[in-house]
Amino acid sequence: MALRLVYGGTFDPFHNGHLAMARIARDALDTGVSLMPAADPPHRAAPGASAEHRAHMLALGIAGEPGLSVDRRELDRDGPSYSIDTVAALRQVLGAAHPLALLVGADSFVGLANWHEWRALLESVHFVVADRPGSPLDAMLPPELSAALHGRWTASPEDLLNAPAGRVLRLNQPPHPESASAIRADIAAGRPWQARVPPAVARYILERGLYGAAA
Ligand SMILES: Nc1ncnc2c1ncn2[C@@H]1O[C@H](COP(=O)(O)OP(=O)(O)OP(=O)(O)O)[C@@H](O)[C@H]1O
Ligand SMILES: O=C(O)c1ccc[n+]([C@@H]2O[C@H](COP(=O)([O-])O)[C@@H](O)[C@H]2O)c1
Repeated sequence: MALRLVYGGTFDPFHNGHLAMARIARDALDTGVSLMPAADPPHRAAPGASAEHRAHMLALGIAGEPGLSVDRRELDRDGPSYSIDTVAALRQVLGAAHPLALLVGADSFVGLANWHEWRALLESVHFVVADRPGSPLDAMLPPELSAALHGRWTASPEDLLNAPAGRVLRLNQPPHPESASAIRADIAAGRPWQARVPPAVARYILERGLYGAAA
């Protein structure tokens, strides 16, 4: 059974760091990646662009990329986009035995102990954790999370296929400095930003005047 890999995010906007990470995960794990925009992120301020704008930018940003697709599951559901609910919905379709993983950046993962029902989540899904500049995993894992991860770490993609859930794989990747909040701030302040997003995303932001962009 192939690994099902889901990459959730606010994607406000979708940037080159997101794209690079999805490509690296696809190639390292030899599987497709479903990118899933969060409708109502449970843990942060309301996004700067609507869910439909964010989903549209995501679709433009991955157009023509082999193995990458958009999953609208969280947009089509009311209420907060808790990952535990998303995984439960995916399990309804895939079944309990199918290997299923969430792709996250290191900065998200170090905060996992604040996620809704996080201990149940660790049992329900694998995690693939990508390096991110400024978030050294070894230094930033809180003790409670570190203890819960004992015995789960693996460097072998094979291990993600040999169980439906419960393992954590570290995805080494070159540093990608892009951050959506920095891009939003630069757009609003009139500083350069376009080189940090795929060209079709830059055009969309300019056409729609998102984040205060002047056409
Ligand atoms: N440059 C990057 N390198 C590694 N992981 C990243 C990078 N950018 C985003 N991610 C990861 O992708 C997921 C979705 O990120 P998100 O949409 O919140 O973008 P962001 O750049 O982190 O946004 P913001 O700056 O607003 O927090 C998260 O798991 C995050 O850790
Ligand atoms: O379920 C939760 O409590 C939860 C808390 C924080 C983040 N998440 C998910 O983690 C993914 C990355 O979030 P973000 O804010 O970095 O874009 C996205 O799919 C969120 O829905 C989920």
